[in-house]
Amino acid sequence: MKTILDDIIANKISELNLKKQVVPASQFEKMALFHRKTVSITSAIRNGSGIIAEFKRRSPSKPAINMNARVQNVTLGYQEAGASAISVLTDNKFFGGSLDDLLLARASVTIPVLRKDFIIEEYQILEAKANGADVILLIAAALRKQELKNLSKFAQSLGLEVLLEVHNEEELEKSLLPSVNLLGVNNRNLKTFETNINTSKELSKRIPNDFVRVSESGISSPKTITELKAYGFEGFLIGEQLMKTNSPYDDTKTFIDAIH
Ligand SMILES: O=C(O)c1ccccc1NCC(=O)[C@H](O)[C@H](O)COP(=O)(O)O
Repeated sequence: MKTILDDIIANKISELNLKKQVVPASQFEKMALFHRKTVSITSAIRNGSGIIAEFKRRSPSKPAINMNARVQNVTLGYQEAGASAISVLTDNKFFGGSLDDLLLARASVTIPVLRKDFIIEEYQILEAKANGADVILLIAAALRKQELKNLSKFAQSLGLEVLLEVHNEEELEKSLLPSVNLLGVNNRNLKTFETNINTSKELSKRIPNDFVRVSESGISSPKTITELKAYGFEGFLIGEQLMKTNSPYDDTKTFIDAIH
């Protein structure tokens, strides 16, 4: 059965084919941000709240979360409220994001910024660096082991850290690579869109201690974070819960202040 991920990747392949004709990869090295020294998300998570607060207008599972939000206000609010890092969705068709969102987030905050997209080629990693990212996401369900190896090594060679996302044991098996910094467990089943925090709890036993453990999706209360910490999770990627409000600073601060 075809999943939403299959549709997203098929669209990404055609987008990239067009894009590469307009902006050749050689252009990225000429951009000022390409030469910026990146900030470590691993250190930021370990020395802070662990919250990776996501800028997300809409998604395949929620067609409208916050369509009028301004990247600058939201990301600065997240930083001031105590987030360790920011995640910015740059996919346009399925999430309403863009590279401009990434650039605006970069200009608004000093904490690490994750480019959240569906990366299948080195071109997108160069593009992420040139637009201010400190860390990229790779998705095990979308890539073969050799691709995960090559892309993660390439990202690290540019000074970027790598968050590799898995959803089950089989995906985790192929993801335990030395060129990966953070292992993310996505609690969202991309076939049904259901989220279940037990996915993180169950997979945690199989994640070696060398990786920073990140739990992603469906986190809606500080209590869940306390539970996940008992399973060794240090990073918590939260989108909808923080985006659905009109006051990202106040609500994120209340949320972060309530984590013990
Ligand atoms: O969010 C979706 O509907 C979605 C669908 C298909 C692929 C990826 C999707 N989400 C990307 C994410 O990883 C989440 O935005 C992120 O983990 C935050 O999740 P949440 O806190 O549940 O908004």
